[in-house]
Amino acid sequence: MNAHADPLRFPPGFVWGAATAAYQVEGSPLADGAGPSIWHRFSHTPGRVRDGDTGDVACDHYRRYPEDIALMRSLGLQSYRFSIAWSRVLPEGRGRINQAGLDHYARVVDALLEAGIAPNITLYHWDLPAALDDRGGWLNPDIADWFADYATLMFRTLGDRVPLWSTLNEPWVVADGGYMHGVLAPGHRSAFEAAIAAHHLLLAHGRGVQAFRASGARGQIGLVVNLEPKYPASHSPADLAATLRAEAYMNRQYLDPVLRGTHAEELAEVFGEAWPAPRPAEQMAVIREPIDWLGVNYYTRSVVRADESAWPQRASAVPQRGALHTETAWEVYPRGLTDTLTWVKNRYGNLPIYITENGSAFFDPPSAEVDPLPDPLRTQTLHKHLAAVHAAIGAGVDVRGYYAWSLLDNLEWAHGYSKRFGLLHVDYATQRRTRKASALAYAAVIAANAL
Ligand SMILES: N#[N+]C[C@@H]1[C@@H](O)[C@H](O)[C@@H](O)[C@@H]2O[C@H]12
Repeated sequence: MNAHADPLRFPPGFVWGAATAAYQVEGSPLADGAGPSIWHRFSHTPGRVRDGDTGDVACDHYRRYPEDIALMRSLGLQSYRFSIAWSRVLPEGRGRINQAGLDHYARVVDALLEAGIAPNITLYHWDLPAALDDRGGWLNPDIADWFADYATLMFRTLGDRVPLWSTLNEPWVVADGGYMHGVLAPGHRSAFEAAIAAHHLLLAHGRGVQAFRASGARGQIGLVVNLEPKYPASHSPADLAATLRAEAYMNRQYLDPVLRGTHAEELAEVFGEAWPAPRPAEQMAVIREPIDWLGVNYYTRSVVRADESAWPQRASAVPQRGALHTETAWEVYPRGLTDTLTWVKNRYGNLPIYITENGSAFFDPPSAEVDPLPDPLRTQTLHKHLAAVHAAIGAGVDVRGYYAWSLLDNLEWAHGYSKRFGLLHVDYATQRRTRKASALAYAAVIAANAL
């Protein structure tokens, strides 16, 4: 538990939750009039997802959400972060509304509220309607309008009773994985497309915030970004410059436009000829539409060295041998969470922050023979990162809450079901949920609001 003599107490009203995403947990991707998403297409394309895994069943959360909400309640969760599958409510992404899809998410929200659990809705968690991809997807400048229309529909449907909303989840991963390196849907590999997609993601975010303000919806809206602190491998000029490029590419590429109205100057060097001329001032103003809170997803850090062969930022991570690593080969480095949170405060001001994802994948067996299922490394890693959050709060960072990734073992994108992040074990053969020891450890922290 906590090696400290006195408990590490969190502020009154600190929000404790867990997070998932539609395509990773729901299953039933085409049920009740839903249209296909790019991840339905991608996972059904041979070779794209490990072991040929798809989201066709996943955790069957589309149907089992009442059971899962009961489990959330048993753990004392106060909030649940989940995403809307855009193509459930707009099967073609625009135009025709699928009322059955809207009704599904209204039932989920109402069941959460009935259980005393605050919904935290992510509008876009990577599963773009396939019909919009057919029109160019994030490469089509019209997508900002399509997203704003979708957002407006959701705000009109649920805006009276959902307290927390975010526009996008990890836009950096969408552009880097989906358009720069092609390892995530839609699987493109082009620096030119990645730069275009990045700008349109930012525009869509800004238009989504404007739609929220115009809708009169209650609650607060934010943006969720993945942040990975970059530490230079040495103080050589080459490593220091590489570290700045890596930090600009991952950590400042989205936060600088949204929170400062500017682009990190290193991006022109990273993208080279693919980096467009300065964007129109009116578009930068849309992107900078003020947000109410920032979601930070934190998993690891990287120690950076110059590497001319590493495309596009010409920087690569130096393996930290001897350190504990997760099944996703991420170094467990809790100090990086404290450093990241204080970096955000110092660079952008003390905007309210929620840790919208933090967790770790360690080996768990396919079926759980005991309840709770022992998972000492995940439990230890959870405690250390909560202590890191506490340290950031002690340093004056306005952290409002923490969402464990993830509530359930789930489809880890191109990794398939091979990586287990859940507080709750899922036996995919039976769909049986089993609490892991980390779930009970988390429940104890929530009950005490202390570590
Ligand atoms: N990998 N990994 C775990 C986790 C992923 O499952 C989430 O969908 C993303 O938001 C983010 O990448 C983090």
